[in-house]
Amino acid sequence: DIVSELSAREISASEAKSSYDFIVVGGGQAGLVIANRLTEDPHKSVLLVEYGYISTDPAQEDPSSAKGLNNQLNATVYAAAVLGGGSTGMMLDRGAPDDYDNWEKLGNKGWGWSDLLPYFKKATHLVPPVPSIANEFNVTWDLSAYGPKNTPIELSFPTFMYPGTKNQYKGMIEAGVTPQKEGALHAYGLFWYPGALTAKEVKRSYAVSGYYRPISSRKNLHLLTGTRVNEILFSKSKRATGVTIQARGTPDGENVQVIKAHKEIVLTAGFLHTPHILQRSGVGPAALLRAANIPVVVDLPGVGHNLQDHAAGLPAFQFNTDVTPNPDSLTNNATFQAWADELWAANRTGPRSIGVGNVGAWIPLPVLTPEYKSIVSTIRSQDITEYLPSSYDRDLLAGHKKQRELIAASYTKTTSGAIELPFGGSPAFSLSLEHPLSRGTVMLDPTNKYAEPIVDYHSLSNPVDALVLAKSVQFGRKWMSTPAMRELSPTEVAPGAALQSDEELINAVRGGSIASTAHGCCTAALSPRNQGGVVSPDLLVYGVKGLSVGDVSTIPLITGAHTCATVYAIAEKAADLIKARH
Ligand SMILES: Cc1cc2nc3c(=O)[nH]c(=O)nc-3n(C[C@H](O)[C@H](O)[C@H](O)COP(=O)(O)OP(=O)(O)OC[C@H]3O[C@@H](n4cnc5c(N)ncnc54)[C@H](O)[C@@H]3O)c2cc1C
Repeated sequence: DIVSELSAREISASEAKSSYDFIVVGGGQAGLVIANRLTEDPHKSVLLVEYGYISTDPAQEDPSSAKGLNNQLNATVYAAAVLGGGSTGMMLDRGAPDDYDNWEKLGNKGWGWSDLLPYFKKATHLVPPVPSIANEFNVTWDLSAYGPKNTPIELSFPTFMYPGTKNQYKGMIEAGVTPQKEGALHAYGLFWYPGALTAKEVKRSYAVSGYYRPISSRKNLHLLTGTRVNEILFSKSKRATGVTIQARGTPDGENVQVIKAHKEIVLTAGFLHTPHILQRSGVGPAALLRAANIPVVVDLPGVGHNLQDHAAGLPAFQFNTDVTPNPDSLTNNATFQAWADELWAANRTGPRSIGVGNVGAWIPLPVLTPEYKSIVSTIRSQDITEYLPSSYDRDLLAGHKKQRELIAASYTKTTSGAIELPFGGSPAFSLSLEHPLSRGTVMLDPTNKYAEPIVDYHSLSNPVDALVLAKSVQFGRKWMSTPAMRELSPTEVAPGAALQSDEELINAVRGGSIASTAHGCCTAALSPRNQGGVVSPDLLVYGVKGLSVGDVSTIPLITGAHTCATVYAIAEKAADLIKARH
């Protein structure tokens, strides 16, 4: 049933019309939101082109499921390629108001917290936790932060939590982190957050279930899957007139089909492929395009620059007097495992209803380390050209200077999390750098424009990023030595208690961190053009007409949050902007 519902408007390339009002490039998270909203008007036709396919694998819906890094060259690059894209992520937290206000301060009018809050509410509603969980764990939330029950994405809490979580929560307060009543309006300090799962069926609530399935029979929508958009075509006056497409897996550049758009082409191909398609189409850094023999339509240096992600350190502890049950009991305690399976099979409750966790600390720099003032003054006195990719031009440098000042200011506040430390009863935790200064690149391969783009995260290339992560390891130790945590008798496994000095810890985080937590973004950023921006506050690409971007690549400064919730808000706003101009 789901297959026929989701493919109701799926067509083959030969069935595609020669033109549509709108072409949405990429049927990932943002693409589905925008296709939904644009087809609300039955008189407007929309073609949605997605490289991946429709997936009805049940696992999709279940909760289970370089240099700065000491020359590690093989960073994993996460990219979704399926209808719904990366919206299968389950941790749906928002950034702090300060994060979005920084976007506006970069020169993006209409993109501050108060502008985006209505869009967060338009996308999501919350089902509070069951009373037994709420009371036992003292879970707090604020329904006023969310929309009404009929909004597309449902958020909920699991029906089981591990008791060790209580020690961790208490220990975090003892380590100096301030608890918030909720984290949807105040995403800093210590707070509970829901997952993108339906409360009753405990199935993923994501772009396919929330935005696509309900509208998949609309007559003004066509969906093409297994199809790659190669290029955007431009008229002499630089109006985007159409796209070239080809079936996935066919020889590059052969059997290409052209489809026209009357009103607008919207790029939602994600942080890797939105800039890649722009570059392939002649919109990007001129030097790169010339090296690839691509005629320059617009020299727009920002395309593919400004890459940001949350690099993360992964320290390891063990609890010598752990409370039972704990997350390991699911693998080493047959009785507990059988009980968990029984509950799950009976009514989808119990430990298997846990997604990716529901509580964590977003530790502001002044709480993380007493040395925060000297870190901030180091940031302000750095020669940024030393740490940025050599391809940064004057405009990109000007933009980065502004970004750096905003990050420095946020590092002095207790209303902005510098490090994310989520927990859920297990001694394993990660330390994500929420506001990196290092910047990477996503660039087309000049020897083959159809090959996957070349990604360089430049992770931790700015030494301040490595220092903040090193300080977070020290904070992790402080947390582990609080009275509440000592009850679990933790001992450090990695990086190892013998490493104490900043230098030793910096070296340890450079060797032991990952470059990406699948939050790649910012490669077609909202920012003034003379600051390296790619799109204006109305999301239109500079220098051309009829072409916009509505996905994660528009983020100018990564927020202190996983990216999904923010992408819903961006895409909802994008749809409103597009509707308003047509
Ligand atoms: C494995 C993974 C886990 C994640 N977990 C979480 C989480 O728990 N919480 C959270 O908040 N965030 C999470 N994220 C991040 C978050 O999901 C993404 O930031 C977000 O979904 C990006 O949305 P998007 O619409 O910009 O891009 P995507 O959702 O990636 O969509 C882009 C789509 O464009 C398609 N495409 C690309 N090129 C072309 C082309 N040339 N022609 C046609 N189609 C094309 C792709 O196939 C893809 O489907 C996760 C991401 C991944 C990959």
